[in-house]
Amino acid sequence: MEISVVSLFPEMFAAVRDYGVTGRAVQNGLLSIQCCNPRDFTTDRHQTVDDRPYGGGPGMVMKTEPLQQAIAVAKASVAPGATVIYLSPQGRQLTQAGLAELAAKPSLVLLAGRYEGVDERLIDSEIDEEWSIGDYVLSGGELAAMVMIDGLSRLLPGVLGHHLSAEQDSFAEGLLDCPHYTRPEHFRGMAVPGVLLSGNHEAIRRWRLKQSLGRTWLRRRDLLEQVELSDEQNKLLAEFIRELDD
Ligand SMILES: CN1CCN(c2ccccc2CNc2ccc(C(N)=O)cn2)CC1
Repeated sequence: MEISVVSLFPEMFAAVRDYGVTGRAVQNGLLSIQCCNPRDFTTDRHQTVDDRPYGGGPGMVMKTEPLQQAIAVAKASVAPGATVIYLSPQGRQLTQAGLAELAAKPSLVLLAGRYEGVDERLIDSEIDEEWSIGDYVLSGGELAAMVMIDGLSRLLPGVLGHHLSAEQDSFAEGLLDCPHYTRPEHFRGMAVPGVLLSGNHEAIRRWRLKQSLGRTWLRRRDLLEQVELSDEQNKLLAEFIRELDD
């Protein structure tokens, strides 16, 4: 997938381009991340990228001229037909399902806002989709853009090895993850659940599914209400709840 980011702080994107799963995806040519800085399209001596808001009030708005040129260059640097996305608190809430939709697109342009945001007329004329990573305010859209890049890149074919893709199961099914354990077998007086040492892979699968269901029931009842449970899942959840009283 090709991604082009419009941002005043392009260096920030080293965090996804140069590290971990996303960094490997870039190295393997499964993902490309380019940056376009509106400051490069300023013509004044001070390279002004912000402008005063009509109607007055605190803060500044991103200057429209450099921004629209940066967006045009960003669109031209990825495959035609890119979806232009604006990260903002006013956007559609990003979820795992939303990431799956985004991962299916051939190319994206991500606009990372700074100051108090962007002229509404630029949004109306340039932005295809507005997305929010959650109900909180950040000082800029860059971290939100990187959250989106990280989340969708894990869903690109070939990015996660087969052993990691299994880890997606519970999240893909809309459940919370099960507990994880590794050496030492005894740690601060606590042992590892016996089933995980049994080598019985079917029992281990069921235990992990039961834990995912139980944790989701305990911690995120709202998620559970969105999931259609199978007979096996309903049985395991009932067992988990019964065992709570033990
Ligand atoms: C002090 N102002 C800074 C700029 N901001 C703003 C306003 C409009 C667009 C982008 C931003 C960048 N901030 C973001 C971006 C995304 C999210 C999210 N939830 O996805 C949260 N915050 C408004 C507030």
